[in-house]
Amino acid sequence: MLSFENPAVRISNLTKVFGKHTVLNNLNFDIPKNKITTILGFSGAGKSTLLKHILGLHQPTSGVVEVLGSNLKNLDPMKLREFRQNFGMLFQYAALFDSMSAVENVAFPMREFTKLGNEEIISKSKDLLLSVGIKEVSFEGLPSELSGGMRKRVGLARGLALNPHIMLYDEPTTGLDPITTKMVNDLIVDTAEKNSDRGMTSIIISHDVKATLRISDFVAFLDRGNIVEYLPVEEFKKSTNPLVQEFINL
Ligand SMILES: Nc1ncnc2c1ncn2[C@@H]1O[C@H](COP(=O)(O)OP(=O)(O)OP(=O)(O)O)[C@@H](O)[C@H]1O
Repeated sequence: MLSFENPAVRISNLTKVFGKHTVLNNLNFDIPKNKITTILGFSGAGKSTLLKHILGLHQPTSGVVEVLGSNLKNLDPMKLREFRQNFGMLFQYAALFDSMSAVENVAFPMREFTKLGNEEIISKSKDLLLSVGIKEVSFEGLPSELSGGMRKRVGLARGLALNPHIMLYDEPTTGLDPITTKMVNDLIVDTAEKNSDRGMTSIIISHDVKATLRISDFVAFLDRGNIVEYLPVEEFKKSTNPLVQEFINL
């Protein structure tokens, strides 16, 4: 199994049991800084449960989750809420606030979590929108007036608003048409490159094998709570693990 010095995330002997169901089974898993790592797996493999542990939204049944060197178990709820500002997130449905314009959606985390003045917040929000390819003409548009691809761009700009150390993408392209899917995947790579000088880490949860193999640096395959393969992408492509082979060739 791959291990890294000073990783963004270190998971040690993580087990999660719901009732009688072991959803994560003694996982050991390092996610390196400043790289794109994708966790692939069939539906129900435990990907979302793993992501929730990384965010400190679930407590392990046993084992340790360390993020940026902090053991999440040692953070009280207040500290954990603060700590989550290290994360930016882009979900499947972008989860924008319907009644807020694009620019206000991006401004929201800065209003909530920083002491910046309004002018600076608006100016930063506009810069972020431009950086993800939203043109000025759409700044005041409501989410309902934007295309699916544009909503993703706005969601990403909002995810980046607090300069996260870790950007999490939870099935970012599920349900999108092929052209928008490609656009979002290109945007993930572009965002990783633009934020590379400050060491931003990208973690993606995905079903999309083709995109994963194109955009990731490292790929982990999660099967029924076990990481059965974890390799740099070029080696992952050549994996002889039968489950990985099955998934790649679906
Ligand atoms: N809060 C919970 N209580 C009980 N069981 C849960 C809970 N959360 C998840 N599970 C179970 O854990 C298993 C893994 O679920 P999880 O959502 O992590 O899988 P996944 O790999 O993200 O799947 P998908 O790709 O379909 O989202 C499933 O069998 C699910 O029913």
